[in-house]
Amino acid sequence: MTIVLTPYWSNGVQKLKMAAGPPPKPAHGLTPPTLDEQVHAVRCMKQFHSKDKDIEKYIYLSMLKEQDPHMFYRLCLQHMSEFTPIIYTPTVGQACQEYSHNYRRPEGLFVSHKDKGKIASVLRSWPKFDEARISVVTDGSRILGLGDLGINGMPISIGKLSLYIAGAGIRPESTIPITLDFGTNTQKYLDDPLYLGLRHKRVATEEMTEVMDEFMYEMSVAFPKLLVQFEDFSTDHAFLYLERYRNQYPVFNDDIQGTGAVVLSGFINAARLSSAASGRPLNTHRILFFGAGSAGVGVAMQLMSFFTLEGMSEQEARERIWLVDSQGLVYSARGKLAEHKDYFARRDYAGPPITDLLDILEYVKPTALMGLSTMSGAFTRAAIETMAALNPLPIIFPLSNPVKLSECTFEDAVKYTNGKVLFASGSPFPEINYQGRMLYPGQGNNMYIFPGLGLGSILARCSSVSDSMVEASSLGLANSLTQEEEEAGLLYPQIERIREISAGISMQVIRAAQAANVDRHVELRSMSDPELLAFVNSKMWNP
Ligand SMILES: NC(=O)C1=CN([C@@H]2O[C@H](COP(=O)(O)OP(=O)(O)OC[C@H]3O[C@@H](n4cnc5c(N)ncnc54)[C@H](O)[C@@H]3O)[C@@H](O)[C@H]2O)C=CC1
Ligand SMILES: CC(=O)C(=O)O
Ligand SMILES: [Mg+2]
Repeated sequence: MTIVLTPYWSNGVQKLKMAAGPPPKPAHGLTPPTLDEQVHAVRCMKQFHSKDKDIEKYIYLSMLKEQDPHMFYRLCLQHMSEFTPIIYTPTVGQACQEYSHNYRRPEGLFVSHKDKGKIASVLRSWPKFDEARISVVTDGSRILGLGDLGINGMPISIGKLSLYIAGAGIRPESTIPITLDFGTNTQKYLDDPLYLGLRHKRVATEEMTEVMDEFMYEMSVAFPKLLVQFEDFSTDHAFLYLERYRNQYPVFNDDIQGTGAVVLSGFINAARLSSAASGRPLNTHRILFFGAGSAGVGVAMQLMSFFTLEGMSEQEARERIWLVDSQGLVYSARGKLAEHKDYFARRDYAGPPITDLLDILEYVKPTALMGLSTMSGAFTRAAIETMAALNPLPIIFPLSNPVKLSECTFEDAVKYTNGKVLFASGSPFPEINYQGRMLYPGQGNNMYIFPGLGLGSILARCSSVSDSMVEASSLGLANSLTQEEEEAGLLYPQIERIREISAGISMQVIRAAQAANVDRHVELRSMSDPELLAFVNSKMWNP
């Protein structure tokens, strides 16, 4: 039997109320006599820095979030670039892998296939269900690039929701992290006596889909104002469930759509710089995707709008894109392909398989190389040098997470292109002083998109999330760079400005929802842009 764990604060509604307003003052005598908020923030940072290992920092911050959410989110906003690698990628990956060992208390909702027929009652266990607005739902089957982690995927849902709260001011009590347990195919976990999930292989897709149908329906009944973000489902199920539910419920897939939007945004800024250096028009870019899973194909689909916005037809846009999977270049004469790859399969090549990346680079001559393969180091020195030989300012985006799976490091990209590279990675890399010039890596991670996309969708009370809303989030991000950031050669804005960026993205998303007629908060339609922006800002929760 699956037990639904009671969230740690369920019998302490006090804590939920605290999140909605200023924290109540403890009675006299219950705190030390000179406890001062400002000084306490310094104390918390000192405790944070005293931890040697990143996983210990993660555990410390989890504890701080539980005990003093206002302080946690305040520090999060003040130290965004220092905290995100801990509460998010890469450290959250380790937190997932070690979840069953480091587990201390329930922080989310667990639903398993064994709950079939009674999912409604499981959802009713959530203590504040009239408050629920956003849920990040994972089945743990492809956590970052780390594979099938089963129920250990819970920290990814928690981490994404912490970024919603910090980055877009979603109220903490409106968030529900959910992990669906369909088993795991990872033997190591099945053999681990401490593993917290169901101890069997994953159930078949047919059974999973029956449970998913019930789950999605009961979610919409229990939480009528809820937006669902699917996270880290294996590629087959990621596409299957996005298509199955996207016209029925407000739902989006972060790995397909959020990643697509963030990479389109960085690519727009990179392509301008690259074209300025080469003199080649924007509509001649050639993009090679190394990795053709949910993320690779999701980004490829979204990048088509770069070309259609340049006035090209869908067919012409598709021809600017090449996919590579574990069997090499994806082309239709290769044989039967998975449905999600088929659309981009090349029809203009019918020779023998081309499997070596260097051969593929020579054949395609890309201006941009995107890595979404989970293949650590796949962009070798020779591959990077080839990109530099083909382009005066190549675009190289190794986007796989966490850091250890990145297709190349920022340092290698800089070194092997003599500092002439437009770079963004999925996980953060440090900046580099190259021959006296500071070079800054971009972080092409959906964390720039989902907070604003989610807030806009919630405020518009959208009935579904349209492609145009996702595209609006991307264009909103691309246009958010300050002059100073542009002059520094950044492709993405500084993460410290996430609140301001999310507000701007939210506004664009609401406008797109209105144009697509999926908004149910129709009073927002009559607002001017400055009024709408002020409305969005007024809705953000502040620690
Ligand atoms: N930067 C970001 O915001 C995001 C990054 N990602 C990352 O993207 C990666 C991939 O995610 P999914 O597409 O869901 O995974 P996936 O496992 O479905 O896809 C991986 C793809 O890489 C290909 N591949 C594997 N080995 C290869 C090899 N040796 N040569 C060429 N291709 C190879 C596979 O054939 C497959 O097409 C993960 O590391 C994930 O963390 C995912 C979402 C967002
Ligand atoms: C960032 C993210 O969503 C992933 O790597 O799966
Ligand atoms: Mg993901």
